[in-house]
Amino acid sequence: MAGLVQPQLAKNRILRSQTRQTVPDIFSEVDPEGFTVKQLPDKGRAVFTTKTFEEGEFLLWYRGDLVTRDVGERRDADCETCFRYFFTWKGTKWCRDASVEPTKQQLGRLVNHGWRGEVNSRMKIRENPHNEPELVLFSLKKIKEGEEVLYDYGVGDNFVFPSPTQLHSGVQDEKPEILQNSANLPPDPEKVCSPFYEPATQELLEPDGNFSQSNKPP
Ligand SMILES: C[S@@+](CC[C@H](N)C(=O)[O-])C[C@H]1O[C@@H](n2cnc3c(N)ncnc32)[C@H](O)[C@@H]1O
Repeated sequence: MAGLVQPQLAKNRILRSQTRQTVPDIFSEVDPEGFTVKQLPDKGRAVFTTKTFEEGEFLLWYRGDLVTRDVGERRDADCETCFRYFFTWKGTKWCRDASVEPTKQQLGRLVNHGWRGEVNSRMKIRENPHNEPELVLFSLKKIKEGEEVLYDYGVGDNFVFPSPTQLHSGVQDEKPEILQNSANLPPDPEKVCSPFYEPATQELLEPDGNFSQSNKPP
């Protein structure tokens, strides 16, 4: 009937228009406002919201060097960190390597894994103006002020993360800046932690704002 829109279609339309409007330029140097970092006993650093985000809103970029998967794996073999994000895009395997502690606040790399029922965000792939893939985090539902931002790393229900005392932040920059939150001290660079696992499925955010499913990794 004219004028009636199926609820799911309407929801998708809202999500598309929101993501089109709200993803700022990936090359802007700073993270958007609305987040802070806290140190948790069981997870190490964690990203919390300082304002409410609606469903489908852009949250953060996962910034890092773009390298091929082979290079990422070689780097992990040399010095394993938990900041290498492996993914498949247009049939090629890539890695965003965020191992170097940034001098500016870049919170996408600090978002922790959410277990079933906790997940409130999702990492998507978006092509930047240089035709490279960017990892962009979106809210999956309304996230109230003060909640931890969490997405599914794709590690499975039985995965056990190493304790935070084993966290390794990766290669340190020459002048690492202590981020604003006093609890946000960088982890001990001498320690190691698990690699970053590739989620089983990945959604691509096309330039027109539509989502499509990427190739699943073998
Ligand atoms: C990309 S880092 C996230 C930021 C990290 N918490 C930090 O302090 O730098 C991924 C690492 O955080 C820890 N982590 C993430 N999610 C976790 C969870 N749900 N429970 C326990 N540890 C978690 C694990 O050590 C994992 O290897």
